[in-house]
Formats: sequence, C-alpha cells, structure tokens
Amino acid sequence: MNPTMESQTQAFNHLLPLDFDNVSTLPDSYAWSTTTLPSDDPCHCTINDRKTSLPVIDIGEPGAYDLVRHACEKWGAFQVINHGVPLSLFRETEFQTRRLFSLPTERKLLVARPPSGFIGYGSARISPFYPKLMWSEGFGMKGSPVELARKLWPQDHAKFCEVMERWQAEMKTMCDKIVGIMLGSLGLTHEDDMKWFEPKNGCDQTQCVLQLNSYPVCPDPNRAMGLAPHTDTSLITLLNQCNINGLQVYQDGAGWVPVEPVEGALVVNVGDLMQIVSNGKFKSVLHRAVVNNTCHRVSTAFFLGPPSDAEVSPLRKLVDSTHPPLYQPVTGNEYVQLKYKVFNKVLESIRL
Ligand SMILES: C=C1C[C@]23C[C@H]1CC[C@H]2[C@@]12CCC[C@@](C)(C(=O)O1)[C@H]2[C@@H]3C(=O)O
Ligand SMILES: O=C(O)CCC(=O)C(=O)O
Ligand SMILES: [Fe+2]
Repeated sequence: MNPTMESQTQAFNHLLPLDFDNVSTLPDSYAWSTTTLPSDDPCHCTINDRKTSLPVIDIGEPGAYDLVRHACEKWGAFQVINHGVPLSLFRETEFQTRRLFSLPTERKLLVARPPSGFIGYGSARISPFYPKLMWSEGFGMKGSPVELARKLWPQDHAKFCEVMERWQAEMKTMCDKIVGIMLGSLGLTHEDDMKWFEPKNGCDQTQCVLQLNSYPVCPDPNRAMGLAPHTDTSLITLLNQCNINGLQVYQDGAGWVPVEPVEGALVVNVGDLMQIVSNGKFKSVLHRAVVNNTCHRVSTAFFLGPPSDAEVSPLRKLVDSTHPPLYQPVTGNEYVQLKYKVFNKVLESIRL
C-alpha cells in the first residue's frame, strides 16, 4: 500500500466501524497494548467495595442535594434511581437500539456520520486521537431521527422514531432537574443564577445529542477497547448502560472503577462545560467502556448542551476575590470545535 492510500484507509477506519460479525480474531489495528493504554490494562478493575463504588442516589430523598454535591466533587459522576422515568421506556429504548445495530452493515452505511459531524452512524469522534481502533459503533441524533431512520427502514421507521423522541424528551426533563439539584447544591438559586439555562424567545434552544452505542461480542476482550478514555463535551450526560457491565470511571488514587449496572438507573456524568460553569468545583469525569466475549452490550448517552447562543463561563456567584474565574468564556460550539482539535488538552487551553 502506498503511503497516501494507507493514510486514507486509516482515516476511513477511524470513521467507519468494522463489520464486527465477520471477524473471529482481533485484528492488530484493534489490539491495544499496554503502551497504547493510558493505564495498565483494559480489563484491570479495582475491587469494588463500598468505599470505591460510584454513589447511587435516590433523587427523591431530602438528603439528595448534599449527596449530589459530594459525588460531583469526588467522582464527577453518580447513578440516580427513583427518577420517575418508566422502566418500560428503558426497555423499549434498548430494544430499538439493538434493532438498529443488528441491521446489515451496508444498510447502516447509508446513514454514515460525516467526518466532523455528530449525526448518523460511525465510530466515536475521539477515535483519531488514539493509535488503535475501538471495538464499538455508534449512532447519533439530535431531535427527530426520522430522516435517517427512513433510510434505515424505508417501510418501518415510525416506532424507532417514536421511542427515541420519547426517550430524548424524558432525558431532557431529567437533565433540567439534575442540573437544578447540582447548582442548587452549590447554593445557587433558580431565579438569579440559572437564567442562561432557560429557553430563550419562548423556545428551548439547548443543543442536545442522543448517542446510541454498540459493543459487539469481542473475540479478545482483554486486548480490545470499547470506548477509549474521555471526558464528555457536555454540561451533563445521562447514560443508560442497559444493565450490562462495561462502563468504568477513573478516580485518582483508586484507578479505573467499574460502574455496577443497576436496573433502571441513569449514570450522570459531569461534562467539561459543567466543570467550567462550576468554576472547577465539579470535575468532568474521565471514563471508558470495556468489552466482553459473551454478550453484545448497548448503551445510550444523552448529552445536555447549552443553548447555542449562550456563553458558558464560571457562574458569577461562584467567583470572588479568593475564587477568581478559572476559565475563559466560550460558546458550546466553540468548545466542541476546540475539543476535537486538541482533545484532552482543551480545558487547559482555555484556563485563565
Ligand atoms: C455532543 C456530543 C458529545 C460527543 C460529541 C457530540 C455527539 C457525540 C458524542 C460522542 C459519543 C461517544 C463518545 C464521545 C467522546 C464521542 O466521540 O462522540 C462523545 C462526544 C463528546 O462528549 O465529546
Ligand atoms: O457505553 C458506555 O457505558 C459509555 C458511553 C460513553 O461514555 C459515551 O457515549 O460518551
Ligand atoms: Fe462518555
């Protein structure tokens, strides 16, 4: 292969997932050696005792505010239960997610994600920042997925669209509630401090993306990586890991800690933009997904973004002479662009 062809093939591989069903041994381009891994090895897990497991918080409880604040400071993540999203909708969303990824590859390629876009089918956007490829595929949507779904199922896309729209509506409501608790736990009040969050001109312009993830059964899970370490480019992310192991969060001192699946729970990740808004009080969580050789794992991640015209900067009430602002103001769009230029250096690059 000549060098140009090789780099084109590589660019292509970073965009489009493998046809996983037809692979019985792990190709070299998917084999993460210890040197390509930021930590020791992909399946090394810390023993999960009470002290080192991600907090599970009942957000209906009066003590929830303190627990949320503590979790966001210590972990940058937590699980929520008792949130009111019906279990039947969790199941329907998982069912439709599996239905999408089980389509033949040539069908999924009809809706391939453009290289610098978010919407459609492909590998994760972080892929080019790592030397090895990931054992996963994804599908992103923003609001109604009908245009893409019509290509995937010319006759039969109504149910998929209906379920995904209902899920996004529930996730948006839940995000607003959880952000309210998070900022409330820092002493901020809705009236004066969360205005920028509100729908402007009567319509809600927050930029939200729902990403469906698929991690097919892997012939050599100890050497493969489902989704490489990253922080989310959101205010917060609500993740449904569909009751299957695979998500791990990184905690200083503890290393990679598996997030135990809890049926009907949502994992909340603090994203980079929340780290900015909270002036560094809350840390965006480094996390990754590992794979296994027995079951096909799927997950759904709902990313809450700010309204497109809003400047994201440390909230005024959190800034004073002893706590100067730590980050420059950015819009959500500027931030995403910057992130996919400098990746894990992005927060540093806007630090004051
Ligand atoms: C709103 C977002 C958040 C994105 C980009 C865009 C839509 C797709 C999201 C993901 C989904 C998979 C992991 C991730 C790291 C990726 O590669 O694509 C995410 C990324 C981010 O959090 O940066
Ligand atoms: O599949 C998972 O558990 C993690 C997914 C994730 O981190 C993401 O989509 O950003
Ligand atoms: Fe993530």
